[in-house]
Amino acid sequence: MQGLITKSTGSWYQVQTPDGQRIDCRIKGKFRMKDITTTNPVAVGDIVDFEMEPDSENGVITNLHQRKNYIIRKAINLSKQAQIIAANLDQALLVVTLASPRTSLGFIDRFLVTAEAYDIPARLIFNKLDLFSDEGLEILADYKSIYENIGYPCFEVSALDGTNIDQVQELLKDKVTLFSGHSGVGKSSLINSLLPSLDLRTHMVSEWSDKGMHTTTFAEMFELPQGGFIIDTPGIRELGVIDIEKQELGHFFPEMRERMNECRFNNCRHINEPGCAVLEALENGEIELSRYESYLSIYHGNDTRA
Ligand SMILES: Nc1nc2c(ncn2[C@@H]2O[C@H](COP(=O)(O)OP(=O)(O)OP(=O)(O)O)[C@@H](O)[C@H]2O)c(=O)[nH]1
Ligand SMILES: [Zn+2]
Repeated sequence: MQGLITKSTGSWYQVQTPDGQRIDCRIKGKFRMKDITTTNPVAVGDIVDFEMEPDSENGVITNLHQRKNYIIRKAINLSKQAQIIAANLDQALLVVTLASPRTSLGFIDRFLVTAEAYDIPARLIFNKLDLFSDEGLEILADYKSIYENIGYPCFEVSALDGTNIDQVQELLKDKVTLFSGHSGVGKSSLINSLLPSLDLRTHMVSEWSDKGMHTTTFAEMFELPQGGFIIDTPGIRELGVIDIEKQELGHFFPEMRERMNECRFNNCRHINEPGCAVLEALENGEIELSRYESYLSIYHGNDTRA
């Protein structure tokens, strides 16, 4: 039988079948990936084959289907060990705000670079619309145009009064979506408004403390009433920047990617080279200065900017 992993504790996995049954499964054998060693062989979002154990309500995972993408977290101090957090994501949403606390453009750009590197389409949700002054609305319009012009859809919502929540519901329908965001942007409020029947925090804590293993939860997917799943994993709220070769960084900025073939040198770093198409576009105003600054900041390894 085939199913989708909807919950992972590291030793047990909840597998959901196409007809909605949920079966606790363990793993038999080893599933190896080519490039990295992982501490967990499968993760939420994985499609697996499983068999029922004899005389049991539990199953055994026997095969892992090819992933279209996955996100990992590196184990600290163990350079090659990594934990797979989630697989087969259709999209990654970053919840941001321009009011208490304002999300910086640098933070947004790091998230977008990471999503590009993971090959996950990214979208931006500007929350707390109800708090914006006229000046705030102007800044919002500027931000939206920066990101929409380079292909990232933007939404403006209020989790508090429900403005445009229907647009987000439409966006999530039948998709597996990762939610990220700085603490305080209203991510939990937004998710709770999308899952009206469930209080996320209460749900997670009570469900896991029953089994006495809430500290070992890796990740969980929540099914949406209209179809689709959301992943909200405590440790990956910001989808931190992964290791990217400097030479590759420009590929993860869509507006640079589409121009870099026109640079005079094919190993152009787009910093001070003559005949650089990226610098030319920057001077013409076709590339936003804030985006280019983020490129330089990541290029030079200034990881401090939040
Ligand atoms: N005015 C306004 N306040 C909001 C909105 N959404 C969330 N808030 C408030 O912002 C604060 C943070 O909301 P949370 O949903 O806890 O934010 P979070 O991003 O999940 O933050 P952590 O729980 O720290 O990760 C709370 O006081 C919410 O009531 C909104 O649309 N408008
Ligand atoms: Zn260049």
